[in-house]
Amino acid sequence: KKRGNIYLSGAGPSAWHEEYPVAKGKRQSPVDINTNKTKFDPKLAADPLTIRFSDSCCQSIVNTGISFQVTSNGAGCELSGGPLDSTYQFAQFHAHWGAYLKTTGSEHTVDGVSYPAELHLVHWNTKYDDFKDAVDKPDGLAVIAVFFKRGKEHPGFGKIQDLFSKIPAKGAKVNIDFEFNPGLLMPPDSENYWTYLGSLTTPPLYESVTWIVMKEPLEVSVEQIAILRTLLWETPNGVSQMYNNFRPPVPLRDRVIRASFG
Ligand SMILES: COc1ccc([C@H]2OC(=S)NC2=O)c(OC)c1
Ligand SMILES: [Zn+2]
Repeated sequence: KKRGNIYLSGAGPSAWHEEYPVAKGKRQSPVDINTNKTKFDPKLAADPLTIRFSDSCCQSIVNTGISFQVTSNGAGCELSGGPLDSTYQFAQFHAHWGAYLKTTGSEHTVDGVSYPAELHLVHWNTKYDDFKDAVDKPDGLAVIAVFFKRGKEHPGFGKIQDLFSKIPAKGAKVNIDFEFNPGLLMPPDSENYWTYLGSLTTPPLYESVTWIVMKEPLEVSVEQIAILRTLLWETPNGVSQMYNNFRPPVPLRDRVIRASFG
């Protein structure tokens, strides 16, 4: 059945549990990161997170109907160490963002504070055959979250945004015929992060994600935040600008968020 826009149809995220009971599960995402309750874990620094990206790993960009998605064959792009007991391969990155000049937009919050957008760099555990096999396993995915904050322009991200006009509607896809290293989208300091066990933040909400949330945001210009909304999506009132494609934080339940830094 035509489900339409999962954020704008019916009551939105607060109604997802009706079709996806796991929405009220024990390890859902996103969450608020209360920095008074995070726990420094020296083991995370002892086995440093190793983030490897390459210039040749991004093949195409598609409008998924709820975000843009840069898709990768993962060549030379692997994640290991830190909280991970296995090697994870890069699959795609996308983002979630808010409305014009609003501060909301990110999915995770820090001490109750939102950022205007949040980037997700998605990796799957290579102990499984492929992303589809990994996506619903408890240790199946590792997602690096990078907060965007308004500041100086980020020319690298601008190269990806230049493609938005070519993918105006859901399902539209174009090849990326230039080298783009997703490492450009990591904040200057990617040593300091929080990690916890969580889930996909949209249906099917699988509880399969080891989250790695970078403490330091990435600066992009106010115009670049605005350009995110030039992507289009279907709404109950017809096609319009894509924004507020984020799930608000859900209860942490019986979890502790670990910090890689003291
Ligand atoms: C089937 O594959 C999916 C489905 C949903 C998500 C959502 O969960 C997070 S996290 N961001 C999202 O948009 C996904 O992301 C890795 C992958
Ligand atoms: Zn996401």
